[in-house]
Amino acid sequence: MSSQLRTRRPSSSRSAMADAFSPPAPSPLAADDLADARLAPWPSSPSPWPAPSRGGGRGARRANPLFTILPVSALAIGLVLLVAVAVILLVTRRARPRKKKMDAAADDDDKPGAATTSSSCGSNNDGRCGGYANAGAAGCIYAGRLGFSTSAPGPKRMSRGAQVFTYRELERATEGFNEGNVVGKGAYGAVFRGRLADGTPAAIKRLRLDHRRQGEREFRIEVDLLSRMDSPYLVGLLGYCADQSHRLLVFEFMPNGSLKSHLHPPSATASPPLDWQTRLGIALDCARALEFLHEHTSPAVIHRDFNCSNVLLDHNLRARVSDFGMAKVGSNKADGQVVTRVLGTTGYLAPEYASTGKLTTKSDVYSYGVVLLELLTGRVPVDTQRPPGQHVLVSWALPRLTNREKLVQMVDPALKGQFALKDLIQVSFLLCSICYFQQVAAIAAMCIQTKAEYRPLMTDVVQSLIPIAKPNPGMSCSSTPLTPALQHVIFMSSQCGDKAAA
Ligand SMILES: Nc1ncnc2c1ncn2[C@@H]1O[C@H](COP(=O)(O)OP(=O)(O)OP(=O)(O)O)[C@@H](O)[C@H]1O
Repeated sequence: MSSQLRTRRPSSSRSAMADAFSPPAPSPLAADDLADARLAPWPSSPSPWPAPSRGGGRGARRANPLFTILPVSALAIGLVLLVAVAVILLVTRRARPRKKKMDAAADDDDKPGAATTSSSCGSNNDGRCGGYANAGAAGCIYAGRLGFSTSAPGPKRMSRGAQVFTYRELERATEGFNEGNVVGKGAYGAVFRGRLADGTPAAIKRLRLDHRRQGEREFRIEVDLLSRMDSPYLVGLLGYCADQSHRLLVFEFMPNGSLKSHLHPPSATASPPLDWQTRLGIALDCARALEFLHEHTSPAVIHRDFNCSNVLLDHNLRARVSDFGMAKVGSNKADGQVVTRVLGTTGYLAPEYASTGKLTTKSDVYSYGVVLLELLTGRVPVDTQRPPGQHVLVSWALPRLTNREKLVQMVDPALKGQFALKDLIQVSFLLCSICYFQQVAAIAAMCIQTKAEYRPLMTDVVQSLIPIAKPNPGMSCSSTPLTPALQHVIFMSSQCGDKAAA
């Protein structure tokens, strides 16, 4: 796909670039200046060197030996320096092709589906990997504003590049922003399904003009960040339009919509509930997205609005994180914090951020814990329709997460119906699933700790989820509902947690 995309620059910027790279024109010298230069005698300073004796006659004085030693030693030093420079050049030239090869290998590892367990990009071992995009290649109009390092750890991938679109082009792509093509609505405008001129499906987000000030800010941040970051766990920015007063963002189209629409569908007629294995895959993808932002970028990026409506699902129900309009570039130190306005979504805000505005990567870890709870329980973060004591998911869940019996009652009712007890393999599958519930619950409990310093790093979360999320080919899951059997096995598996803990 990357090869299909072009980076277009406005012609004015192209000419500005040309100006920047062309050598400065020599300032014209006046004819008088030239004449003066010719006529002016070279300043005659008293020379330290004796005047050469013509003919070397008898009358010539004997040459001082110092005058021979000095030039010879200067010549020798010069030669040594020259040899040293040549050696350095030779070594760096030899080293370069090796580095290129390594980069190429990393690119191969990046290809989705590549059968590799290379951990050249940190904890990523499923073939999806990322790095910073080349800001220049990305064609970002705001390049340089955030002071990003483009040499972040991890392999570099060729940027897909953010294309610049005209309003007309996007109008055509969405059939005139036809209401029938609206796939969702956010705080700052609607998102349309569209098809670009080259046939690429896209999600086109049109910012509403009545939200110009905040919208413009978010637009700039999103273009700035997404043009530079390239990770398979983030929704890719295909381009943008800043045509007169229009502000539009063009994203990769995610055909399965948001995680929110699956976990909390507006109506019962929506798609079938996500199964446990898919939920684990989504949890791992999201953990990797945040790990990428926090630990593979420099300085670290804090998403600041991680929630289940900003997790989008592709055709395989693999997750990618979107919506970077509120993101903050923070410190990459573990205790690095930014004091900022409190923005975000109710129910997902870390307590220290909500009360003091102190934002760290650990604020995202808290929000991640809330999403994990939603995957586990199927509940929304705040639900005033529930009985007293159950309104806020975190306060209701926290004491239950480490209690095996209560945990069983917490599991999303939509999940219980998915397990069947047909044969022994299924029993062991069930037992494993219950172990996994407990392990995921333990991770969630760590992430939603009130004290930020007790929350884990996203790298730790990724490492804990990898063995759980790995699908086991020997186990299968039937769609026959058998809730009493599940309850029975849950009871039988009371020792499972102890084994897992050991
Ligand atoms: N890249 C995409 N592919 C497919 N659908 C998308 C894409 N981006 C957004 N959507 C859909 O549009 C909806 C609105 O997205 P948007 O990012 O504007 O708002 P939000 O994240 O839901 O809310 P807010 O912006 O208020 O936080 C999403 O919930 C999703 O269903």
